[in-house]
Amino acid sequence: MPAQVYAYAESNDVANSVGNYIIKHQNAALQSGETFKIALSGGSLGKVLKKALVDNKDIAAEVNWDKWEVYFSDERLVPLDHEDSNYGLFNSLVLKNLPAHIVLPKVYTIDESLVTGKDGQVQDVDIEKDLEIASKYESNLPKGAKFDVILLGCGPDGHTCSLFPGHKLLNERSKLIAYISDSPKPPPRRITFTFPVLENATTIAFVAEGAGKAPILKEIFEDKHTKLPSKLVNDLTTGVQVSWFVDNSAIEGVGIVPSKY
Ligand SMILES: O=C(O)[C@H](O)[C@@H](O)[C@H](O)[C@H](O)COP(=O)(O)O
Repeated sequence: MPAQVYAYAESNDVANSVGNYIIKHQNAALQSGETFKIALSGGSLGKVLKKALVDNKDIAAEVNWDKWEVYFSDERLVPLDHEDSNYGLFNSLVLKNLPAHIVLPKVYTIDESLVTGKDGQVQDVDIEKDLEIASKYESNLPKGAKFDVILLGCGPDGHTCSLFPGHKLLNERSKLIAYISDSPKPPPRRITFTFPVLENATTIAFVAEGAGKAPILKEIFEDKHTKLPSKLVNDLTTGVQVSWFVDNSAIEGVGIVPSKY
């Protein structure tokens, strides 16, 4: 199933469209099950989610936060309130801005005590503990590692989650959550979803904005042979529906025909 691209002139429209997409899949998930299982990424996605799910009051009114189970498609091994934490970003931009009466979602974070130690201080690097963080996160994944929605970013090098071009983790098949200690994008120590989790999702959506993304989107959408991680997601053959929400500048000069969501 080819990836669908939805493009807008304004950043607000990208965010609103992402919000409507999330609500549609939330409602579908809650029709057949009790919870909505969504995975988030870091980077600029935090701001998009704030605009969509907090600032847009029409969309905000439709979010069943108490039924959400939130995971992170990748996470940096830093304390949860650290500026590099993907949870920290979601917490400060979205969760902390929800009205007081809202019942908060169940959010699955890394086990912070393995990063900071019992005294709350950041520990020296300990590979055993890092691997334990990854395996604990894996043990908390939904049954069958099945997500209703996985929201992804696409880095300027074509990485997604913490799956980087040419990295051996692109071939990881035995672990659902992998540990990476040599991330080319700082910070170096992270955990990440692997391809088996992405393949199993019901839907995946990328959000990419700004002219800086155009060269890599050109390669992803025009070069049939590229092995960039984001292109490998587009090419999944497991029935997962892949969408891209972009602004016009991100696809300037890219040979694709976008739609409106
Ligand atoms: O933890 C991470 O590093 C992110 O999850 C990462 O995969 C991000 O999604 C892309 O780098 C795109 O980031 P931008 O949207 O900020 O360009």
